[in-house]
Amino acid sequence: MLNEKWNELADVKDELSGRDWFMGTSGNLAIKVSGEPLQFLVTASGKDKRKRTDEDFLLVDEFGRPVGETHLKPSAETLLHVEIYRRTNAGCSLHVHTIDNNVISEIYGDRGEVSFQGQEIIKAFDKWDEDAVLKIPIIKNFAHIPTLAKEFSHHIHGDTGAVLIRNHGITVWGRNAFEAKKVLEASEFLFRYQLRLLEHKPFQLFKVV
Ligand SMILES: CSC[C@@H](O)[C@@H](O)C(=O)COP(=O)(O)O
Ligand SMILES: [Zn+2]
Repeated sequence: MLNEKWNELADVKDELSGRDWFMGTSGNLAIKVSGEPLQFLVTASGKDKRKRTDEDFLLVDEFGRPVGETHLKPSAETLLHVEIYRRTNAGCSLHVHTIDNNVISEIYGDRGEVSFQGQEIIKAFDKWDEDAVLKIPIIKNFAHIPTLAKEFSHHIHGDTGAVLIRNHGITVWGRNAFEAKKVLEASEFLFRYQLRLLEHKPFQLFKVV
């Protein structure tokens, strides 16, 4: 089981790395291994996530503490992943810093959210109605991680979701690695689309969905 989950997360890491979503050692990934007691694999802190090694992940418990002896340090943002697994049935959570998600978080940060409507790809978030609206919350980037995790936890509703952290990055989760990746890719698609649109139609910025 552990091996299987390790390889699944390593494959996701390779894919996201192929998109160049781990600039400057940024980003962290997690996959649930067991629910009772809660244990999940999380990326080791500060590594170059483009490399595939035997020390990429470590197992942590419901408090984000390493399970067993290890010299590896869990991701600095492990507590955000803890909040997701404690509150939902998510099986995988992903955090990446991209230029697009940072710029979107800054443009819409004062509104506390960015909304999308009339976009086919919001179906990736299980929004199927023609006039459905997807709202992605944007939270302040508290340097104190327990404070950031607490603020983040207020926006965890359901087994699939996405939250932007202002001028920092995005954290997404899903029932499994496939879903989490789908939500992440769809979010980045929407961010790129919105930035392109603003280049051509700057007045769109003032349109409130
Ligand atoms: C140099 S990236 C900034 C980091 O502090 C953090 O935001 C990040 O995403 C990676 O931290 P990590 O501890 O490697 O999981
Ligand atoms: Zn980060």
